[in-house]
Amino acid sequence: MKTYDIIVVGTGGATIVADAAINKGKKVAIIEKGKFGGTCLTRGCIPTKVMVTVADAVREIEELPKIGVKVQPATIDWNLMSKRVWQKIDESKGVEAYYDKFDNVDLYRGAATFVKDKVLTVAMNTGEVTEEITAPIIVLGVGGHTKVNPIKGLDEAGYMSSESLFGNKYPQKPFKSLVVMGGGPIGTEFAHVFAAAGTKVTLIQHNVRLLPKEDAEISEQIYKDITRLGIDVILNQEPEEVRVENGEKIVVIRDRKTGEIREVRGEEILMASGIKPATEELKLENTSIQTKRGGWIVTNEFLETSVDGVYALGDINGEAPFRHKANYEADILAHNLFYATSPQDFRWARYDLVPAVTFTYPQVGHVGLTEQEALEKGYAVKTGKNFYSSTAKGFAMGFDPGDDNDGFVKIVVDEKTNHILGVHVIGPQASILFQPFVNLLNSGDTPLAPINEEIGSTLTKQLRQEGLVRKMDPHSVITVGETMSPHPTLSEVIMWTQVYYEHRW
Ligand SMILES: Cc1cc2nc3c(=O)[nH]c(=O)nc-3n(C[C@H](O)[C@H](O)[C@H](O)COP(=O)(O)OP(=O)(O)OC[C@H]3O[C@@H](n4cnc5c(N)ncnc54)[C@H](O)[C@@H]3O)c2cc1C
Ligand SMILES: NC(=O)c1ccc[n+]([C@@H]2O[C@H](COP(=O)([O-])OP(=O)(O)OC[C@H]3O[C@@H](n4cnc5c(N)ncnc54)[C@H](O)[C@@H]3O)[C@@H](O)[C@H]2O)c1
Repeated sequence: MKTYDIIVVGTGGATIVADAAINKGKKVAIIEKGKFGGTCLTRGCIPTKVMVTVADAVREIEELPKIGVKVQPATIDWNLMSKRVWQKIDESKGVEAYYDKFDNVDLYRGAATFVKDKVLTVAMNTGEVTEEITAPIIVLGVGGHTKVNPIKGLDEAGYMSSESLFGNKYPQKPFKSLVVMGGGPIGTEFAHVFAAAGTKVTLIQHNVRLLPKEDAEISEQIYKDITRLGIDVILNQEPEEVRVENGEKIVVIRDRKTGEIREVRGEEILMASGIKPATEELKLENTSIQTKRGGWIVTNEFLETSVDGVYALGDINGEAPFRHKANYEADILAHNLFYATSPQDFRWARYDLVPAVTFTYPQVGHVGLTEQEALEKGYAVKTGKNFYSSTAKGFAMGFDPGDDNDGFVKIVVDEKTNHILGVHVIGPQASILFQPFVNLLNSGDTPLAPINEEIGSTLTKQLRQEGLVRKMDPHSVITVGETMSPHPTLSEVIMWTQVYYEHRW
């Protein structure tokens, strides 16, 4: 059996831990079955935002006559945009080449499988299976992929997911018509992109709301905004059947309240119906790694799993599935494993202040609790709402009071203490507008708060007993560096202390 100091499975956020280990001269195994760089680079955040930025520009130009700019209709140069999409996806090759050059790194291009708790083999993409490998530290950052529940006729009709859209089904030109199944971030972002490209988009949502993880008032507004773009949104639907007729895909849907049956049609179907854990090949059943509902791996505040020395970060632990959250966790783990001066200097994860942005049109972003969540937690809730139109800049941008598309910020406060519980924004640049609140809420003395307390090494139990407090000094560049900015946003440019932070060791 071959032994490493550390094995890292998956090359998304987990590469931050690999980088730290490489830097410390450790013997590292990196295992990746797909494209190096993970979902965000190769089929997620980055290629979608190259497209969304183009779609945003088209829509922004359409708003300009209202404030006195004469414009010609803007259209998307699909070929140029696609070239830029693939330029980013192809950076994956550079990531692979980068890790290939280290003497202390073995790259395994294949799928990792557990034989038992700390022992893996790799089914190499070339066909052979490796000898067993082990390490005292194993980091699982295997992510997730599109969850498609069975629908009669769907497989026969064929469909796209974000994986195949950024793979062998990448469209050479915009579709004439598209049925998007799912009204979460993926569905609403792609609906915006294709609608701006001239595609007739029908969005079918299972839930009664679009973006149901957002505050209810944000969902209500985004429904108005998205339908204003000419996207046909049908809420609260159960897909019953898919069939092909004269080359068109027909989706039969049933209203979950009234039972009404309707048919919608499109040249193609995009399944954007959520994600599931990418644990198929790992064979967790050969280990005592605990999973929770949906198959996600249970982790604690130190990213430990129920097996000592095995850590899990990013989408796979079922906490907020964002790349900045994966990076945040990986950074914590890299610090604790390789750079902390003592266990008292350890960092731990918290998930109550993860910023979230959906890059549809307009942008939607939040940090903290929705009004409903705050009420359910028993707070005496007070809310405040301010519209873009009520500010001078908002007026200058063309928002008038009462406009159907007027953006707003909604703040959720604990009336007893005046503490901010949540901030929600919908409108232009929402992705960066709430960043001050993310930083504010992350500063101050932060006591260790156990997560999934049943999981914990001896050291973790000891640290929990000691009651660690991390001092998040609001003046410190370290605090800025330890606070998340949503990815990919211009906040990442302005939070420049991150550069200092990354080189702090
Ligand atoms: C279309 C789309 C748009 C998105 N947009 C955004 C956005 O704008 N902002 C944002 O923050 N998030 C966005 N996300 C979510 C974001 O991509 C994920 O949260 C993030 O990539 C998760 O990172 P990760 O490190 O957990 O895993 P991943 O980046 O998914 O990496 C996991 C890697 O593990 C590999 N792997 C899996 N199993 C094995 C195995 N057994 N052996 C070896 N390798 C294995 C996979 O091939 C993959 O490369 C988007 C996602 C999608 C699909
Ligand atoms: N900007 C971002 O940060 C960003 C962008 C894209 C994705 N992501 C992350 O990736 C993950 C996956 O995104 P997502 O939008 O697929 O997931 P999601 O779970 O947030 O939304 C999926 C939606 O599809 C609906 N749905 C489920 N099955 C359906 C069906 N058969 N027909 C119609 N509707 C159906 C659900 O009601 C749900 O609202 C998310 O958790 C998200 O956080 C983030």
